[in-house]
Amino acid sequence: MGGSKKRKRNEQQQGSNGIVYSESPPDFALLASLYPSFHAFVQSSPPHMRPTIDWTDFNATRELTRVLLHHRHNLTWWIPDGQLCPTVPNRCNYIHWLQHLLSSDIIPGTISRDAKVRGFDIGTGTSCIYPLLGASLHGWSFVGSDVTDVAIEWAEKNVSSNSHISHLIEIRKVKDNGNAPCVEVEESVNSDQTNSCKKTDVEVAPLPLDLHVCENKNYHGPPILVGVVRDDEKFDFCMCNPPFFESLKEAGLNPKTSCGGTSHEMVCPGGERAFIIRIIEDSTQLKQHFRWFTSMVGKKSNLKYLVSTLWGLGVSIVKTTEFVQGRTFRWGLAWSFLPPVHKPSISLSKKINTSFTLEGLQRQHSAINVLETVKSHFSSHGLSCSLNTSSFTVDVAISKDDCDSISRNDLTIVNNSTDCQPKRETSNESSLNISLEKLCFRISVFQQIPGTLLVKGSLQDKNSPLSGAFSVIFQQLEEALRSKFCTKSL
Ligand SMILES: C[S@@+](CC[C@H](N)C(=O)[O-])C[C@H]1O[C@@H](n2cnc3c(N)ncnc32)[C@H](O)[C@@H]1O
Repeated sequence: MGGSKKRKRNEQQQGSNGIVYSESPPDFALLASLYPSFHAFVQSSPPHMRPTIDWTDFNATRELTRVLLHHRHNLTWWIPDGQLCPTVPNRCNYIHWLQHLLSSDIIPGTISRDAKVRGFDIGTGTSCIYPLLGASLHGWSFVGSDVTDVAIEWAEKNVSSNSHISHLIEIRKVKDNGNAPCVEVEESVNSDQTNSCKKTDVEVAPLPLDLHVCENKNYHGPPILVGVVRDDEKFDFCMCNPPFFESLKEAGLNPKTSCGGTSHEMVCPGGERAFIIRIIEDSTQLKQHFRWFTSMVGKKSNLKYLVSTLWGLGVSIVKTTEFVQGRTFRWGLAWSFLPPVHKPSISLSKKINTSFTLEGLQRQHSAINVLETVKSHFSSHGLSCSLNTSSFTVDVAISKDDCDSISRNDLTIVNNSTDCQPKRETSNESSLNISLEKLCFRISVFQQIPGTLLVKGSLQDKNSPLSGAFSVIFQQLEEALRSKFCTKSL
């Protein structure tokens, strides 16, 4: 990874308490010396190796979360056996990214009149981890929703155990409207309730019939935002760690860690894609209630699909990021319907030049072959392009309509911090006399060493209102060239 990209990620993952978990992983030896209850789970390690725990032992991972929350965040916390146990660094990364989004002022400022940040955590779980971290790190207030009794009960307990922030967090029970998910579920109810935090129940009307088709790929569970958010409520953001899996079988596939999790927490018909699509559908009805809609995404293929869906819905901006913690990769997806505030610093994150290499090419595949394929790739989509064999370039010009259809295409992919700003800016007429109605870029091919070609894309006008589509188009080209030239021979 490039230094600047790593720096940027670290900036995004740094909290106001200065903790960057990716650079400063938890010190198990120190924690063991401070917390005898944790000591029992720490495994001795050979000299020069860091002590560790048995990641497949639920009790060990829960105790690690408990002591980390206490030691680094001054939080008192617990969850019952078998519930999803959050890893603190991973959850902090999401909070830090939100902080970065909110402070960037890409879209107009804080919604609440008293300038305090207010968030909505969809599916807060028994752990209530995001509201606890957001309130303790940044003083944000939250509504945390969930559907299960056990989540509501323990989220409330975790809030009331932290009296210094309990006034900032409301736990809201979403009542199922009779459309229970078509998955096997375990019920886990605990009758011992402690209610010193704010609690509200929301009765919701049944959803429109067309959203309830009990088909495997459609979400047909309880309401998520529409019917749960009240008419007079406004939030700076919503966040969500959705049920990732489509089935119990899929959920049981990772034997290397034991973070627990019941079927209610982990499984949703259609998986995370269906769940987030419902959030997206809800967001179109709640445009004015949230500055940012966000969700965690567990599969990169879903991220591509979701971004392309958002493009088709007329959002004003989409942002993505990558959360990396240890060997776990997750993605953050954020969108808004509010018009972006134009700031020159925002456009710096747009890529003007981007490239990839094609390696291990057979002799017969020269730079000219690749260039011709570039030309035919664009021509086959009916796009206007010209090949120059002396400069080894292909110049491409794409109309706004073609950009729109490419953006809606299922093949969409985005880079970190891709900004998609369809908003027109009238004062940015380019000195190159490039039409605002066209996206113009150049593809160049260079031979690096025999068998390796560099393919570079250069956007001609970074201020073009269509420039957000460039990374999508370039990624599609990369996929096409790789599949033609880089297929391994058997
Ligand atoms: C993967 S867990 C996330 C828990 C916690 N936020 C975390 O990050 O560890 C998903 C949670 O969403 C809840 N959930 C499922 N459907 C929901 C809905 N329609 N509204 C609110 N919560 C829901 C589940 O009960 C579960 O607690």
